[in-house]
Amino acid sequence: MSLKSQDWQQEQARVDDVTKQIRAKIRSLEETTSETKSEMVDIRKNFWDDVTVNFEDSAEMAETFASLKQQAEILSERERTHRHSALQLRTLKKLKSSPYFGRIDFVENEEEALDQVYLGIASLRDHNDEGYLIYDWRAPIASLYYDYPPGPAVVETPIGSISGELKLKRQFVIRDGEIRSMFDTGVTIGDELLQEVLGKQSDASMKSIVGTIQKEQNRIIRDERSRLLLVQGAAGSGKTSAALQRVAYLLYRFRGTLNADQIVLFSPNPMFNSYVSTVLPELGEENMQQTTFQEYLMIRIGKSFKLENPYAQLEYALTAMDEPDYNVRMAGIQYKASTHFVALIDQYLVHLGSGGLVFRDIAFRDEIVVSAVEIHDYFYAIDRNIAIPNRLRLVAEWLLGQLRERQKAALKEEWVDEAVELLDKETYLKAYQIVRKSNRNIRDDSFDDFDRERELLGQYVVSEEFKPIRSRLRKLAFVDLRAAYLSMFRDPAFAASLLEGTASAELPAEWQEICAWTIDKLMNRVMPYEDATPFLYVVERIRGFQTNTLVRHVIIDEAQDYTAFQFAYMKRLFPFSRVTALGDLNQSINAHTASDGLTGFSALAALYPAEETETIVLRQSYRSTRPIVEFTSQLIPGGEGIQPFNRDGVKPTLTVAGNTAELHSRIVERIQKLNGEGNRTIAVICKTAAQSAQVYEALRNMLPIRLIERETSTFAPGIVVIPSYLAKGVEFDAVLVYDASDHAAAGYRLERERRLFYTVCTRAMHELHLFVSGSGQISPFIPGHSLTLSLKEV
Ligand SMILES: Nc1ncnc2c1ncn2[C@@H]1O[C@H](COP(=O)(O)OP(=O)(O)OP(=O)(O)O)[C@@H](O)[C@H]1O
Repeated sequence: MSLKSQDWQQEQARVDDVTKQIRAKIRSLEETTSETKSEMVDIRKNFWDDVTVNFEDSAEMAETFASLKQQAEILSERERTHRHSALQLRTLKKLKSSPYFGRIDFVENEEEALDQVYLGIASLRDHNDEGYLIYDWRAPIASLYYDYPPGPAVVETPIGSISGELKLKRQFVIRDGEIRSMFDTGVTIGDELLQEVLGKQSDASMKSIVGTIQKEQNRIIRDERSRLLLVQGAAGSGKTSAALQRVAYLLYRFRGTLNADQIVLFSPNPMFNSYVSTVLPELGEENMQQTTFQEYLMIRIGKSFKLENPYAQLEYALTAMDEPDYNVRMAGIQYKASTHFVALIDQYLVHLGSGGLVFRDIAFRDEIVVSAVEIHDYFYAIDRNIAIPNRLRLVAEWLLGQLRERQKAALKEEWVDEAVELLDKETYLKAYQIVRKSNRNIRDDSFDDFDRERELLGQYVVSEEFKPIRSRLRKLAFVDLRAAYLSMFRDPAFAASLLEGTASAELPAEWQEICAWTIDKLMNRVMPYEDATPFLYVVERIRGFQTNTLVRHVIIDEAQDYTAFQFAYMKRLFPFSRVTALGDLNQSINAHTASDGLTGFSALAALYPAEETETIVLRQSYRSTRPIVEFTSQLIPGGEGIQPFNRDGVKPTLTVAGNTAELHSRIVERIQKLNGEGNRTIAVICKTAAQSAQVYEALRNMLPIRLIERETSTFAPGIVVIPSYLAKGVEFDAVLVYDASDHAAAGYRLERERRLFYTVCTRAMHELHLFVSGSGQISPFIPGHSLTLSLKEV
């Protein structure tokens, strides 16, 4: 028997033994869970039998309460145990099929004994509870597997570093308890295994990569020191994957102190959320909070304004070139995204400290109780060293006092009599209870005495009338926040005067028009996307920042699409949080990055001290085949630095069709072929939503096709038509670029569309097909010489 097959047999014997032990654990756990479950059902069923309920007097009531509490505690304890066991069971069942994916043999320096460590998605102790049959991939020792080739190696543990020698590094593919493949690997983690994983058709949800994490990715996953971890990585280099394994790692490393709901992932859209939501449960962890920045903005200002969606803004940037305001708006978008605008607002806020805040009258039944002018004078009479939000709180106290006086006077007014008479029975009873609760010296017979009843009900009626005003005062609604924001734009010379003597950059040339445009929108209660964050910033600076102090880790994926302004805002929003930002400047699609793609990302780095920041660059691209990466890397400057993973495949093709009808039939033919070859996710990527809708209409009778819109919240296998910007972050087995011409509206011509084109083409895992129809010229981004890459297939 060859050494290899002997090894294989020994390993299979070990797998058999481990799976046997896992099965035994599953059996015993199933027994206990079913016991706990029937106990829970029993408790729920007999809940009221085991509780002594008696409300006769206060002592009995207290006893009833105690008895209820005890019963509820028993139930929730059982529920906790049950939840825990169910989680354990889920993990064990996963381990049963594939208990581990790697093995390392390590000898510590100065020691004889060899540690044989098997790595899987979770730890497993042997039946005597003496040693580990499987180590969790996140355990310190597991780092050796990801970081070193066989030879000298150092492992960092919480108690210090341990040096030694890695004698063996072995990889397995185990399915249903059978070793399917096994290799001993050298420098990088198994090219063979990666080949296999990456060669597969995608199944529309992201997979965990724990078995094949690469060294650079491991640095991202295990970073514990940085306040800001910045990851700049090529398309398909595993940024999102690394981010998600990082969450799993942090939950393991800080278990007991860090919960899944203390981690927030900001992703580009709801569909992306659905795409990545399977990874953590696959690893036996709960999902972190997932949201989008738009969702946050919606919660904060969606009720007061018609808030524009970022994709609508982008659609405008891509299609509205002929509109008269186009250039003004684009200049506004760029300026409002920048830290220059943050600086302008900061200057403006200093100014507001000594004058300029606009207040609203406090009125009661159309009569002014305290006028805006009085509030203004009161506010500006307060010591100016006190911050604006604190001064506003003092004003609110004062106003509440004024309101109390007015409320007292109102008791004797005629309208109160009328209101009391008009009370319906239900309200009357409610009033009675409330008055009784808040007025201890009321006797039961108080309501028998007419005058007394009138007085008490009057108190109720008046208090109810004043309630909304009180609540508005507490929310500081006496400050006109929209006016506060717009005042900056009212007089175009005003902003320039604020910047005088500061080092801030000048205002954009179109400032006057930007001012008029902004006022027009906000006065009509429309909140353009570019104004939403600056507006909220002004609001928060005036009313005091509503920070989220619970969140410990903020992860920002597709970070290149955030503005410098948004990053500055988020830093304030999550003051106690570490930030992991992952992005690719070459995929910046937002309008604000039109002139310099660097704004947001580099501004983020400037927000944190250099010594607390770690930057990791990922150059290797895993998603696409070598021919696709060779093509896409020519689309962008500096693309030669992107290293394709050595996976073969067919070269991208370019099809030029004579007219639209021919184009569609060529696309249908191609999709049918791709489908027949087993590709499970196929996307026809259009530039805009409008174009996607047209193409969908044209193709829907010929193919089982789905249209992805910005509200689409699930990512499913099949054939889809999707606008370019929604395809960000996700991937497809095959991509068909609907219009790769230089057509201004539908194709890719302008320099600022280069990155969008790159983003679109890099979504392809196995096949990429470009189409041009009619008289259209090929997009100038497709390098002439790349046609020699047999791109042309006419
Ligand atoms: N170490 C790895 N092992 C196996 N697969 C990997 C690894 N790293 C990345 N991949 C695969 O490569 C593909 C791209 O990964 P991912 O989406 O995380 O990249 P990305 O950098 O976020 O891409 P983009 O910026 O283009 O959206 C995914 O299919 C992922 O599973």
